[in-house]
Amino acid sequence: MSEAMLKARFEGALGAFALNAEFEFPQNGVTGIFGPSGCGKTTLLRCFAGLEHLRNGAFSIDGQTWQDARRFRPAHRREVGYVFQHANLFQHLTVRDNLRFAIKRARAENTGRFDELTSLLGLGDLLERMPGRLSGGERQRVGIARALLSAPRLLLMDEPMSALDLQARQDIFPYLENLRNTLSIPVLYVTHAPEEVARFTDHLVVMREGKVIGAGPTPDTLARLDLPLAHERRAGIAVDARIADIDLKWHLALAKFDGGALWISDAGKAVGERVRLMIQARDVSIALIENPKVSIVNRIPATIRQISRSEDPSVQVVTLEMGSTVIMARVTARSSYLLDLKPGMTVFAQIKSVAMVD
Ligand SMILES: Nc1ncnc2c1ncn2[C@@H]1O[C@H](COP(=O)(O)OP(=O)(O)OP(=O)(O)O)[C@@H](O)[C@H]1O
Repeated sequence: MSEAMLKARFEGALGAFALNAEFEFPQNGVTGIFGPSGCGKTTLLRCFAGLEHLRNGAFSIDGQTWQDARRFRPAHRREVGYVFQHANLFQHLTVRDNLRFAIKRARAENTGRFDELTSLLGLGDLLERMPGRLSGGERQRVGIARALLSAPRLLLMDEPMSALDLQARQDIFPYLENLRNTLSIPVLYVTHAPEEVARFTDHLVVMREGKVIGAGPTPDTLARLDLPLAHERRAGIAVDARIADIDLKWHLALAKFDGGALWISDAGKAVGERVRLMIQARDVSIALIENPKVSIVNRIPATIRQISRSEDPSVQVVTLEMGSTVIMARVTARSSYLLDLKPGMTVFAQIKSVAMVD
């Protein structure tokens, strides 16, 4: 990820709702906008798109000022790609013609990207289809390609997966991950699904009641116990690793990350290949000693960083440092008391399950 950061500020009232959002996000990479329903995520995207005009706002991109104290560039003059929950494709046009239409409206000659984007999003076999004959996931992929073919400077995605069923979401993820590794424009991705945050975003902005309550690189922000995400039942952290060894006999692969290594199911990745792993807090338990007499293969030395009560009084969330990597564990408050867990203690993280997500 590039270090270049963009700055945004949007403050003001829309009827009874007050937005107070100021944050930075990377010029390259996917920034998640996370928060409960009604906290202002869509309103924030609309401010970027120029569809809302709050008096007190500032945003510039690629040397163009879209808003400041004096200027406000109208929506039709902002090169923004917008992906919604439902892709509203032209029903009377084939997929190919829907995409051609977007190219015509592009700021730059963009035909060269047609083949690249249709292949990245797996649309090759769908080009002659009418939208009515696409599945929900296919329609969303077309919607994403259409947004990108307009050659935007900024891509806004407003819960693009929320209308899809679980299977369609699983199916579309690899395409999104492909895109993330290829795109060179900033993406703002609204979601309230913690696993989408962990899997897909590099940077994260957390909102509550119109305010930004935390922002930063995703792994750091997910592990902040003062923010609500770490306390979700499905809380988890993505860890970037590399395959270091394969155990053919037991069909396992060793994935090394900064601070340790994990045995995962051998999914055919070669030694040296990069993988992204997802470790959910509820799959991690804590032991004071290394215990070889358990079925859990992954037992990694770690230092307790922080311990926090959860909304559920029987549960505590513990952050564990392994080198520069931080993961979380959900343990019962009783175990935490009986083991006398304290920040700074060296323990063993017992990781029951690791999913390879990329
Ligand atoms: N133009 C407007 N005038 C008055 N109130 C508005 C306007 N636009 C949005 N709101 C209000 O602002 C609040 C935030 O809405 P917004 O759609 O941004 O939330 P959200 O976080 O995207 O929610 P969800 O996750 O349910 O989509 C809501 O209470 C909404 O009614």
